[in-house]
Amino acid sequence: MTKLLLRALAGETLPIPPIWMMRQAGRYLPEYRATRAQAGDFLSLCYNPELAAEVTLQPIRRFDFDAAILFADILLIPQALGADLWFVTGEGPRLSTITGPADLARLRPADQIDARLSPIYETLRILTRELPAQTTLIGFAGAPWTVATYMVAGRGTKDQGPAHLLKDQDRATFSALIDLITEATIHYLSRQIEAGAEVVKLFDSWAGSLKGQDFDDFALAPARRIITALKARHPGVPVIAFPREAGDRYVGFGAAVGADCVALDNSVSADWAARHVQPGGCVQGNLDPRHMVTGGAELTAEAQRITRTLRHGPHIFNLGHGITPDADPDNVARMIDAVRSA
Ligand SMILES: Cc1c2[nH]c(c1CCC(=O)O)Cc1[nH]c(c(CCC(=O)O)c1C)Cc1[nH]c(c(CCC(=O)O)c1C)Cc1[nH]c(c(C)c1CCC(=O)O)C2
Repeated sequence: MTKLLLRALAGETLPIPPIWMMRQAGRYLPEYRATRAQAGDFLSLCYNPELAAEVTLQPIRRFDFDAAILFADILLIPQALGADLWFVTGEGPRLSTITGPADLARLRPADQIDARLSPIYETLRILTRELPAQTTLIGFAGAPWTVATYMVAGRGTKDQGPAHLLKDQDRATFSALIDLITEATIHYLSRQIEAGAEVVKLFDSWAGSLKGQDFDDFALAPARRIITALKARHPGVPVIAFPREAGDRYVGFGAAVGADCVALDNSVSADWAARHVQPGGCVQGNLDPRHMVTGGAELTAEAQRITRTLRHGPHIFNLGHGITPDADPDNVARMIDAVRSA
């Protein structure tokens, strides 16, 4: 009996879609907040295999999702490459910046990241033992463009301005940075698969700010390179690609990069995706995460509308982006009931 999530990823149309949620282990759960306090801070939690496995399991125990996603962060790769990384409470991540070739030269080679990342592989090994038999284990990394936007700016930005500037003014340095992250990501995801990840997901949260040729060069090409390398080393391990806010570039994206599933944000409509994206393969998404805060009849109606619209092809139910800290856990249970009874 193959796991439900793996069946959808293999292209099967199922009567009830498998369900999981981006950021399902997070601050909206009191048990997460307690474990995070025990760890001290967010990064200490990421690098503590026992506690990271514990928070990964919390939403599985509470909601019986079809998949568990490794608890870690996309910014651990920059740190493993030698960037400084810290989190400012209430503001988000801060990193040392990459402004030119000298900063790039100070980073470590892509194959030397394991010194820092080995606890992440240990978290996966613990999870392979502790997850219920029907739950699929998902590993992940940030896509090179999204990771580069944080490495260049040293923080999250609204318009990814600093990364665009480096890309446009010093293409050689910017491309070398993208290549380094691409190589590190291939290595990192390969190790995650060896440690027990059954599926991997590439988060390109800022893909939507790349237009035209830049989208081809910095969203599409690196994803294709990563997925091609992973498929050569680990045939049969499915990959989910998330080019968030790619708009009409969602069309054909899965085939172009070799992904088994494309994750939809909530700015595209399920109806449009059913007609233009799902014919190319499995889709995941796309409930607006604000429904996890507001709940009510609107949540039920939206979850059921998405489920019904995408039920004629392979579909994994998910949010269009991460659940937010102000979400009500009861709304998660309501969402699951709505999807399973749609
Ligand atoms: C851009 C990005 C990051 N991290 C991630 C992305 C891409 C997806 C997206 O667009 O959301 C991805 C991510 N971050 C986290 C995961 C774990 C798996 C999951 O539950 O989905 C994953 C897959 C945990 C996390 N990563 C972070 C938290 C909150 C940390 C805390 O406990 O304070 C969690 C649960 C911190 C983080 N990490 C990052 C930011 C901007 C922040 C701060 C935001 C905030 O403070 O709300 C970088």
